[in-house]
Amino acid sequence: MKQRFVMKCGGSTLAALPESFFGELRELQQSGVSPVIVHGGGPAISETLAKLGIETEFVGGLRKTSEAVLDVVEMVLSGRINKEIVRKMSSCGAQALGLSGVDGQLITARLVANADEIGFVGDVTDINAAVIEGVMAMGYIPVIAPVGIDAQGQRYNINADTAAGAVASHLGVHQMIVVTDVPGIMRAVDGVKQVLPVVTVADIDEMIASGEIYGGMIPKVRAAVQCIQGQVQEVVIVSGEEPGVLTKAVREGGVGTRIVKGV
Ligand SMILES: Nc1ncnc2c1ncn2[C@@H]1O[C@H](COP(=O)(O)OP(=O)(O)O)[C@@H](O)[C@H]1O
Ligand SMILES: CC(=O)N[C@@H](CCC(=O)OP(=O)(O)O)C(=O)O
Repeated sequence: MKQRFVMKCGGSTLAALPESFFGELRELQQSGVSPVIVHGGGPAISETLAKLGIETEFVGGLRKTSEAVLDVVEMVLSGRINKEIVRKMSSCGAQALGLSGVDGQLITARLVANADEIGFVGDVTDINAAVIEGVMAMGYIPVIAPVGIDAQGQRYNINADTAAGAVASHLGVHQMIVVTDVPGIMRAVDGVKQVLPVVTVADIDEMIASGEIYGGMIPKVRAAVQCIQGQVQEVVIVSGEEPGVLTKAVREGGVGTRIVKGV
């Protein structure tokens, strides 16, 4: 079987991704490696909400999502950001096809347990892997916006790290690569911040408890822990601005932070 991996591209880094990043995707695709992309867009959503005068707030790393916020989330993620990524990939010669979790019921979801507090935020209940595999079989890289849907047609705002982890689990890929604005999970050693090359599930619990992992890194490591309970062997957190980072993560290793079950 062809080598496949899931890549989550964070909103924090999308605007800063160099052209070479999209060129790497083309090269990987041409060499027979099949990426599946799930993207975020948190900063762009916040910016549009601010322009429209709609208040936004995060509770435990998740955006409080009213009906009005949900409209903006869908517009920004499935519209602007999804098409921006597809366009950049196409102009670098990669074949990409954009979808949201609504298309083909690709991501089905239900309300999170604390919906009373945070509104239309979803937990993933299922992934329609057949749609993703069909898109790949046609020779396209699927580019997925993390908006979910349920049987009644209700939409949900899903954190992009959570959605990517669920896609990785359901496809049974070996590796998930999380592309963000920092070169990995960092920890201060003698007052100097260093990237940790390998982190285990036990380390993660400790680092969250001590406050060394906080904010937007929390949904990433939680999604990582969830998917490496199954077939996914490793989750690698890398910076999108580092030249050659994707090829290194897929082919050589030795880049960013690898999250593994145990050592
Ligand atoms: N231990 C840590 N190492 C590195 N970054 C961390 C750590 N803990 C928290 N962070 C924060 O996580 C951020 C990345 O998450 P986020 O801003 O949500 O990015 P994205 O949009 O890519 O999902 C970093 O910019 C950093 O501020
Ligand atoms: C529920 C929730 O918080 N959804 C996120 C979805 C986008 C996202 O996760 O984007 P990043 O990967 O750039 O953070 C949001 O509304 O911002």
